[in-house]
Amino acid sequence: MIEFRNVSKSFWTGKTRKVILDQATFRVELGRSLGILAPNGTGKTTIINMMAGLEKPDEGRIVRTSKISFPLGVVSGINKAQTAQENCRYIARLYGLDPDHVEAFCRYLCGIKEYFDMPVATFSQGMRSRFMFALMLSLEFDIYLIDEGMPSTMDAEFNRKAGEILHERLMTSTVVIVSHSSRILERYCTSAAVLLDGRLHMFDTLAEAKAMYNYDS
Ligand SMILES: Nc1ncnc2c1ncn2[C@@H]1O[C@H](COP(=O)(O)OP(=O)(O)OP(=O)(O)O)[C@@H](O)[C@H]1O
Repeated sequence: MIEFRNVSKSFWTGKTRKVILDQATFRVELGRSLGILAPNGTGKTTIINMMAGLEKPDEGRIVRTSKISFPLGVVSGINKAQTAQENCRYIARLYGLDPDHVEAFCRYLCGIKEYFDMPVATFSQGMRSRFMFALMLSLEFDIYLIDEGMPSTMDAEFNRKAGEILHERLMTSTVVIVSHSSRILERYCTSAAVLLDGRLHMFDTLAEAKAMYNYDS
């Protein structure tokens, strides 16, 4: 479970205060995947980072009682001078998992061939995001945090394999996806919210959230 209790967050831009959340209180329950719809630039990444513990609220508390992933797309914790193989074995050990299993899983899923044994610094943007997504899926969290859906890659084979595994994970885990578009949420989320002007409006169904989002944005 992730719970936001009266959480406020804003940034000072030098001219104005950009409000991301204003006294927000909500919960992500295990077994209820949540999709948050928000226009671009309104705070999707900031909210996901707060859920992951990478960013602190200005006020309020965030309570986590489950194993929560790092956000998809975040490369922190990865040593770019080391290979994908070295990185995933190191991270497997940090999480108390079998390094052989994690390595085999990532190698199969990300499909970057010989680059898997080369330093991460030599990867293209797409390779890096595929590697991070594969690594995230190999670690088996209770709640997966996904910023803007699947990695933007032209590699249909990767999307098919990763999508199948992600779908399978949803049987036993929970996902939080933030996106400006409802398409990805339709596939994975059982509840939805809309972020507008620092307020998070929670709904039981995606249809209700879409109705508000399409009306206001
Ligand atoms: N450290 C910071 N200092 C000042 N402003 C910031 C900071 N971090 C984020 N912002 C601003 O806060 C707003 C929300 O940023 P955030 O990246 O969370 O939005 P987003 O919805 O994920 O954006 P996008 O859709 O463009 O990826 C943006 O206007 C951004 O410029």
